[in-house]
Amino acid sequence: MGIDALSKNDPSSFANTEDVVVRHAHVSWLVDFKKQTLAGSVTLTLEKVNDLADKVVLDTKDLTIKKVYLSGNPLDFVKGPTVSTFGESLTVQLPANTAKKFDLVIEYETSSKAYALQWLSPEQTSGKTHPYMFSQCQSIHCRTIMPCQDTPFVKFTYTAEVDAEADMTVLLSAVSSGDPQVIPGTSLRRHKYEQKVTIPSYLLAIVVAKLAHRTISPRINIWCEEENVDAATWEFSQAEEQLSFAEEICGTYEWGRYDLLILPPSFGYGGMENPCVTFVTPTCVVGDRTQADVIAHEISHSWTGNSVGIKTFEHFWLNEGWTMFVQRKIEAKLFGEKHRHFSAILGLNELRNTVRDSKHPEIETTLVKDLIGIDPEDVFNTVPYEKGHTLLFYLETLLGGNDAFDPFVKAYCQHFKGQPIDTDMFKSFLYEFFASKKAVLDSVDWQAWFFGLGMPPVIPEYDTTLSEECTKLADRWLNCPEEEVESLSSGPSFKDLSPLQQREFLDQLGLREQVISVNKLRKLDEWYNLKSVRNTEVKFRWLRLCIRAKWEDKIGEAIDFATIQGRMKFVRPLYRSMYAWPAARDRAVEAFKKHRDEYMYITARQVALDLHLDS
Ligand SMILES: CC/C=C\C/C=C\C[C@@H](O)/C=C/C=C/C=C\[C@@H](O)CCCC(=O)O
Ligand SMILES: [Zn+2]
Repeated sequence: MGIDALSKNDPSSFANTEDVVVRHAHVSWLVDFKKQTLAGSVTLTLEKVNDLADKVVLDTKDLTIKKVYLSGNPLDFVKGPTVSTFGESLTVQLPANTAKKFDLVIEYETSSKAYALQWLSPEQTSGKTHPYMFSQCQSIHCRTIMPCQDTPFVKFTYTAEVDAEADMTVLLSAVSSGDPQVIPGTSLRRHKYEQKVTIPSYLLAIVVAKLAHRTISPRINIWCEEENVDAATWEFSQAEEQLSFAEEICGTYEWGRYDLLILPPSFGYGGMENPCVTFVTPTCVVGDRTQADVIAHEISHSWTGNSVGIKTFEHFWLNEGWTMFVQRKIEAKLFGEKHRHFSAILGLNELRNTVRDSKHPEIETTLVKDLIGIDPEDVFNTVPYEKGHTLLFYLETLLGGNDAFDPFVKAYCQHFKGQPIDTDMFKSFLYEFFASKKAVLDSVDWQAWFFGLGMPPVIPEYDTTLSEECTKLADRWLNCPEEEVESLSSGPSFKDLSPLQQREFLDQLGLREQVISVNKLRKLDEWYNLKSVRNTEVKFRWLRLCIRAKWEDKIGEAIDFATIQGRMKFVRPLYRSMYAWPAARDRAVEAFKKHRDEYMYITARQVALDLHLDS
């Protein structure tokens, strides 16, 4: 079967969403840590959007489908062949008299290899006593935990009943319907959840683990293993303030709760905006609160991404560019406009690194993508985030700054609330809102912004107050003759910079044409004890610089850092840099093979591709 068998509305899905759409899903799962499976059923409430619809085509991947029922009657079903990473379609023929709205009950079991799930043994947790399981459905992994229309084109409400061992906590991307109830005659408790706001499948999420929590506001709990919950609570104590600022920017928060769950180190992302419970990497818990921007980011998704959605992942920039934009608006409210600009400068550095290292710029560096036959995971990078943010910032500047643009941000969130949209819809609404400024909007090179390769066509003039010190220091280090390197030990120094400025300084050393010598890096390490730096963002940039400068002594440290945590943003560039350097390649490959099973499936697959191990 070729890719033409995929959905008419989304190249990443098989679902016939032009005929039927899911309005509600009810999941009923038994969590089995021994088998590493979820077993049970999903009841999909479907509505015909085409009266002639005679079948339902769903997305599945590695699922064992046992039975399909309509109104209590079993129906025949056919599973299609595996189509690359998209999985298998599940086609259910509908009887001729099927009502416009109907419930399909599907009994099934997940595979222990379900891409969306990571099952950790007790040894892989901080507590060492209980296993741990968490999900990551974005981008197209919900199909590995339930048959569904695995496309953001469709949004649905959901309810869940999850049975798990009585001493485990179960959280879902929904609101709890009350205390879990012991199931008589078993060692299990049943947990009930309800999500009343419509969501796309990629926002379905679950964690089952031994967790503790701290309450920081009436709507925010911080969830974590007991060992780390206080440190995490301190790190993210500004969450309520950030959420209130987000409401000032975007409108009322509609999801009820906003909990934070700090996961084990293998979690592959900084954060994931699962509704009602944001998932966060523990690599942000560094003791200086400088990575609370990740929380501002995930909070912002409550409007941009989770409420105003996307039709397909080809328009992913609308989720992420907008979310970076709102995130930085929150940062401005917390720390001032100069900080907002500085954060954007740091973002541009990452974009420059991505563009410089891109192997397939024609798909990896455009804002809007054509994902026919392409797994969204394979083109995930900073471009939707930072090129997207740059476009919005540029538009803000062009249209009259904060005062003119802030009302547009709120209107955008309100106008498209609950809807999946595409890039054209965004642009049309922009023209509608700023009808009096049509000539200004016509001066924008939309083609270059949406479909051009590489860096954005225009880079806004950001305020450089906070980066100037870093630029001067980077110049000093790069321009100092090797024989005078000791002179760098006096005068302005690395330790005088804030953690964010340290990032900028290290970025600048890595982005200039001139490669810094190992001799100078050795001095930096010796004088500022960079070996023991706790801030993971600083540590990552430091190690990336050392590997790029080919400092052999640092290979071990880079490998350690890439294996004790699994955040892809840190892990992938380090592995890629080591792979590109023959002296480090074999050790990197060997380390990855040894630790492969400790990463999430998604991470392991991407790193294996980076290391040319899998095709
Ligand atoms: C253009 C690509 C289209 C779609 C890709 C969509 C999802 C990719 C999938 O891998 C999931 C990504 C989840 C990201 C979650 C949070 C990010 O903000 C993390 C950013 C990196 C970090 O801070 O670690
Ligand atoms: Zn995001």
